[in-house]
Amino acid sequence: MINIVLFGKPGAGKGTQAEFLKEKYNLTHLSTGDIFRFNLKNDTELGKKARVFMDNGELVPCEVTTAMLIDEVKKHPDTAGFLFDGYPRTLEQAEALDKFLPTIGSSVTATIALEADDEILVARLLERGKTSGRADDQDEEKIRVRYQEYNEKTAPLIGYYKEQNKFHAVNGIGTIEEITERLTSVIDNL
Ligand SMILES: Nc1ncnc2c1ncn2[C@@H]1O[C@H](COP(=O)(O)OP(=O)(O)O)[C@@H](O)[C@H]1O
Repeated sequence: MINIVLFGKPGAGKGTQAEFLKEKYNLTHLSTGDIFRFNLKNDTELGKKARVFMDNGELVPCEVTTAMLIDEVKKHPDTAGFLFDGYPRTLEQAEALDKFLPTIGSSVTATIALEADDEILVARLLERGKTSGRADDQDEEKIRVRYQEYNEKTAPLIGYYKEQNKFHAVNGIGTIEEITERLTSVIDNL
């Protein structure tokens, strides 16, 4: 089983690249953002728990997110592997994942970060907000909160995975194809 964690700031292109990578490597794509948005739209219990946090650009509490992620993983017992997109986003979540995966005989294979300057990313998000209907992309203040959350809570994961020799970074600026190429060359050399 190969488990890839796609890592990057909001707007870095994780979702776009995940679409290509899941096909190429036959992986199950789990985007916590997409799963939360589905639950919000359908007004489920989970959606109700997540809404306030998401609307403010804040992270949803760890226990809610982790329970949801584990449920999703368990729905795919026969998969060739997972492409985690948006999880883990805190040290607590990374530790939870490292505790859970061995219970299904697996582990994180590698973490790949898509890197880009904040200025470019904020512009991308505002552009996406014009068409995506995502409230959190239409408001600079909420985007700012998401970057703060990233810097405070998610950035420390870089050190966590570096210590395990599982951290790789690719330049996230270029055409979609160029970036897919960079990611596949990392995965093919794992
Ligand atoms: N692993 C997570 N832990 C906590 N909250 C999360 C997680 N993944 C997604 N969320 C919630 O869903 C929102 C949107 O997620 P996502 O689409 O991945 O965001 P972005 O485009 O900002 O990277 C986040 O701002 C957060 O509220």
